[in-house]
Amino acid sequence: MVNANGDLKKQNYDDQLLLRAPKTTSILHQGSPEELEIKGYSRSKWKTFFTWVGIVLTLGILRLVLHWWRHWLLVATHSAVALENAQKLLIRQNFQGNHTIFYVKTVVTLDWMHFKNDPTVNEQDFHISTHFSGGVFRKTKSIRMFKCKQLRYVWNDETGEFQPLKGLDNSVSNVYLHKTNGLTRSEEFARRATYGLNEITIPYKSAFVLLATEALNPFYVFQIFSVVLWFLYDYYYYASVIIGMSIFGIFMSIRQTKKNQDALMKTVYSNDHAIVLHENGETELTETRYLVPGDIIEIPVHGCTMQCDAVLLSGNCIVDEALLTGESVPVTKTLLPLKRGVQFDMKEHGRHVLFSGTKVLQTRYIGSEKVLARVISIGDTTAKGSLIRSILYPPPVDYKFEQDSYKFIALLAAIAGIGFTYSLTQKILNKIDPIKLAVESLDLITIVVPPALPAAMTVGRFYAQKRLEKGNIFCVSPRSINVAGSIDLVCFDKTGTLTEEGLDMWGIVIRECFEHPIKEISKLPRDHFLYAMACCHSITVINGERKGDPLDLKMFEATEWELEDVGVPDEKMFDVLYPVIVKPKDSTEKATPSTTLSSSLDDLLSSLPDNPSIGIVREFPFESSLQRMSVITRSLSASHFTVYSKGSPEIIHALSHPESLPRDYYEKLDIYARKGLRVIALAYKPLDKKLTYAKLQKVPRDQIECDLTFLGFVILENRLKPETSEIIRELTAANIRSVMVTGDNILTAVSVARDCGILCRSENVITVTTRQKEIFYTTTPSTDQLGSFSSLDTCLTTTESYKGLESGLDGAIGPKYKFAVEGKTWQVIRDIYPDILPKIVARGAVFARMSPDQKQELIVELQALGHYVAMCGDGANDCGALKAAHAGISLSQAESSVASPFTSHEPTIGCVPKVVKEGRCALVTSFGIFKFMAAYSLVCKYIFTTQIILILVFRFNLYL
Ligand SMILES: Nc1ncnc2c1ncn2[C@@H]1O[C@H](COP(=O)(O)OP(=O)(O)OP(=O)(O)O)[C@@H](O)[C@H]1O
Repeated sequence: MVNANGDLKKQNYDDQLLLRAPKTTSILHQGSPEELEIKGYSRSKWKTFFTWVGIVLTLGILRLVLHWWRHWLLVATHSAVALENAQKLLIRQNFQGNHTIFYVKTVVTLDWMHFKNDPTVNEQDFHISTHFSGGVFRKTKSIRMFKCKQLRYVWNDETGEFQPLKGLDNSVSNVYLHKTNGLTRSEEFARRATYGLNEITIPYKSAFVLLATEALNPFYVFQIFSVVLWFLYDYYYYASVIIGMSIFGIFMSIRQTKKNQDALMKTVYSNDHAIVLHENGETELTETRYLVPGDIIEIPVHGCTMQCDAVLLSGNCIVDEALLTGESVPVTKTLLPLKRGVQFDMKEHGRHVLFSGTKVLQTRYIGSEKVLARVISIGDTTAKGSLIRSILYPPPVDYKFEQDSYKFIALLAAIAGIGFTYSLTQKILNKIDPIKLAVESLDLITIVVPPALPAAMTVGRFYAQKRLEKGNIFCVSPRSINVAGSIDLVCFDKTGTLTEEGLDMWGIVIRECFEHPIKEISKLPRDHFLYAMACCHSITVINGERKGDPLDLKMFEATEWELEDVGVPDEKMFDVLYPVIVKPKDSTEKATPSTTLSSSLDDLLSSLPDNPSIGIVREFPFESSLQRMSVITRSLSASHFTVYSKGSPEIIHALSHPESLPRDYYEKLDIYARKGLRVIALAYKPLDKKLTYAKLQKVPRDQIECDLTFLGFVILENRLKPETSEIIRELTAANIRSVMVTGDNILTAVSVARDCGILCRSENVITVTTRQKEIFYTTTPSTDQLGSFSSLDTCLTTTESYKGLESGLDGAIGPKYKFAVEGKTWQVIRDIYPDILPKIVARGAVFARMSPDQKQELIVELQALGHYVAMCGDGANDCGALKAAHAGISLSQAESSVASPFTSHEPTIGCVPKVVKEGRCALVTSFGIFKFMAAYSLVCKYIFTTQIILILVFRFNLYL
């Protein structure tokens, strides 16, 4: 079995193990959409013999039928056996309900020998690790495994089951990962044999294989049979047209499959090198495809494209995750905190992981330290691998239509069968020549069942995809096009999707002068508020240009300070104290004293003269789910470090000292939020003088982000994109409901929803909130009732509160109302009042302060109500929702993004109606073709039925 470190554990057959009854069936991923039911089989000689006798007697027809129902081939030639002895596995997959056969492979793991010319060495043992020379390998152990949907499953002798082979995720502690030494050679080889090469595998079929698979499809085989019959009937023209159509159909289908295959191959193709650190301290430049979980790699100073998921052990990295998330704002990844007793979890520690497919733009290091990362997962188990798998094996959302069409064909076939039997008996009774008899009777079947149906049904999709590409919308999963035609609800992310990506600085409000907003920020005194604005961001300088979150950029620009990113990859700059230094534009002092000794840093800093430059020594990057970011800074002249935090006002309120918070904190916040402004709160905390630089690097985030002193608000304007309202109107006219799901403040969200038409003027909004697990409903009168939204006081006085569930839902609110819900209320409703969740979801228009997971939950709830849901978003926080939706549309400038089936290079929601239209076109074409084919068959059947009636009447008359 594979133990916590990914090694192969020695098998221990104890008494208990021997007593365990061998299983013939097991279920993996029970209850999940990935559920697999596994049955073991081994070849049976006599069954195989009789099956082949049957195949010969039926002139190969039995083999063809068994090719279509392959699990019957397995059952006909194999016997069920215990899983531990099985040569082949029959696997039923939850989604498709279909069966697939998998071969159990036995793989040898290899051990590194320190001597050459071992006579026991088997030649073929070399095949896995041939790129290493100079050593000899010895066969040590064998493992049984199979591959299903690109994942490896390994036999575990202890549990008597196959189990999925994962990387180091959830199986090792953070302390283990921090052990600096790399793997030994023999560990490496053993893991390579188990995990395989670090490659994302795509089941690539050559044009010939595709052609053979397509041609052996029951419909085409049936068509060949029909065409032969028609030729025998001298029915040349019709038969030739059908041949032409079928060749065209097959050609189009192969071309499309090949194109999709190639596009995916291009996305996954990688040929790179990495520097691996071995256990003995040696470094080696090796091809990335030979990396295994547990390897330690060095991240190059000039950046690279990650080919595996690896957790940072030292230094920081600025990465572009656009391929995975669609979001092109650089993200900072920090080193994994060394905390005892903590299990490594990819989701929880995601901000320390460099994911496969992402680009490392910059590395940041202290002194001469190298930026090291430990490989967690490789190949198909990486983040990129799992996205590719979700494209290759999507949940069959349009399955019902296909299923119904097959049912219809089965019905037609049944009717044809009855006709065939009748006509056959009649002709036998009339003593017709047997060949003519066979031809005429079989012809009936070919008339009734439309053979060109499957090819014809994919044509619409193909052209829709082409047209979408012309409109700058790229689709990696063409199946989603048909589903997009059924969309009746679209969820929109707010910031960057409905509103402009960029923001405008509106002003600031500082705690000392909370009543009056300040517009001239550059004139602020050199104090904590200004320092917080200048330091608390994740801006980096890439190719001389400042890059980062638009909010961070706007805030920093407003200070008119300068940023010196001394972490720019340049070997000369290795001896730096701080990765980033900010200073006022007029400052002349030299900001980058040079030393490599961080131990002497404290002495050096305290000896410096008064200097306004501030160094950012540690960063806790922004996380959507935490709604905040923080930095630890030190003014070059100060004797202690200072923390600056910024985030949503609600979060900063919770993390700040109550004495530092103004009494009218929320009143003021509401005033700005109701105007649709984006409000960010700032806070700071001086750290203890005793905290040294070295200690600071290890302090956990929650110990830093607490007991803060509130500083004030930064207020930004976030305007609607010019097209937004028009598109929402267009969707409403098409009976497609629009819903906003955002991470922003609820009042800001409601205001933007009113501006863009998601909430109409005549609609009341009921804000659902919770206090001590009780639900409150607060109505905000419609804009019509208010007169104008500027009269905020009127709004506040006319706002009523309804306590309790019944009064809230059935109170005198009137029929024209919509719900606005916050993330934390959403959580309480899900946990405590799940029965009212459908009501809230059915009438919800604004979902604010939603975490990325909650966005995804909302999509799933909407789908459970029977909606066909599209999600349109632009950021990393929308990824889960984009994947969960029937049609995820990501607004991304990234060349290719596998975050969602559709990627629009135009950054507006104008792509939504385009996708829906093309989806409808594809669907209408499919329906049209289906109706035509069905009508054609029914007309033929009509002739056929009329014939039968005439014959019956004729016979009946004779009888009379
Ligand atoms: N760079 C940042 N630094 C600190 N806080 C931020 C930053 N960006 C956003 N926030 C705060 O965190 C909250 C949640 O952000 P998130 O990115 O999840 O959603 P959003 O950008 O507000 O909206 P949307 O989900 O519509 O894109 C924001 O409303 C804001 O208060």
